[in-house]
Amino acid sequence: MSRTLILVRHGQSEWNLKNLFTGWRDPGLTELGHTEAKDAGKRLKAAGQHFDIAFTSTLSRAQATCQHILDEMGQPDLETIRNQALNERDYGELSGLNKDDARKKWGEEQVHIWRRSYDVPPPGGESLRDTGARVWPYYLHIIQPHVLRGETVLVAAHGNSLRALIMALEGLSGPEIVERELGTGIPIIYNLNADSTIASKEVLEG
Ligand SMILES: O=C(O)[C@@H](CO)OP(=O)(O)O
Repeated sequence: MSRTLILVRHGQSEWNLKNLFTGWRDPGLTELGHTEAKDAGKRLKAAGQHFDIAFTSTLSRAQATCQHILDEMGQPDLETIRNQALNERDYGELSGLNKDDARKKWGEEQVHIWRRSYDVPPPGGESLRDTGARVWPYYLHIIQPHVLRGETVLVAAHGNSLRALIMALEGLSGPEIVERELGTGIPIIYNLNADSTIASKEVLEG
C-alpha cells in the first residue's frame, strides 16, 4: 500500500523577489514562481505520482502553486482543502520590511534568530514552535488519516509552516531545524509506514 505525503513550498513570490518579510501578507507568484510551480507538477507527473486529495493554505501564493501542480498532473479539479492552519508563520511587526534593512537595524544574528530559531518569536509574531502548534494538530487530525489509509496527498504551503511540519515528522531537534531550508517549488516525497513513521524520503530537485 502506498501511503504518500508530498510537501511543496510555493514558487517564488513577489515579496521573496523583493526580499521582504511576508508572513501572512498575500503577494502573488512571480513569473519564475509560476514556472517553478508548473515544473514541480511536471516532475511529479514524470515520477508517476497521482494525487487523491490536496491541501493548501488560505494564501494565494500557495493556492496558485497547488493549482499549477494539479493542472500539470492532469488533475485540475481534484478535491482541494484550504485551511489557515497551513498558512506561513506570522512575521508580526517584521511583515513588509526589507530583510537587509532589518539586519542593519537589529543586527545579522538577531534577524537570523527570528528567521530560523525554534522558539524565539519575531516582535508581535509567531515562533516556529507557535506555528507548529497549529500545523501539527491539523496534520495529525486532518491530513495524516488520508495518508495512512493509503492515499497520495499533496500539501502546498510555505517555507516555515512546512519546516514546522517537517520538524515533527522527522523528529528534528531545535538546533537541527535551524539549518533546514526549503527551496521554492521543490517537492519532498515521504512514504509512511502503517505506524506513521517515515519509510522513505525523496527530494525532487529540478
Ligand atoms: O518572508 C517570509 O514569510 C518567509 C518565507 O519567504 O521568509 P524567511 O525566509 O525569513 O522564512
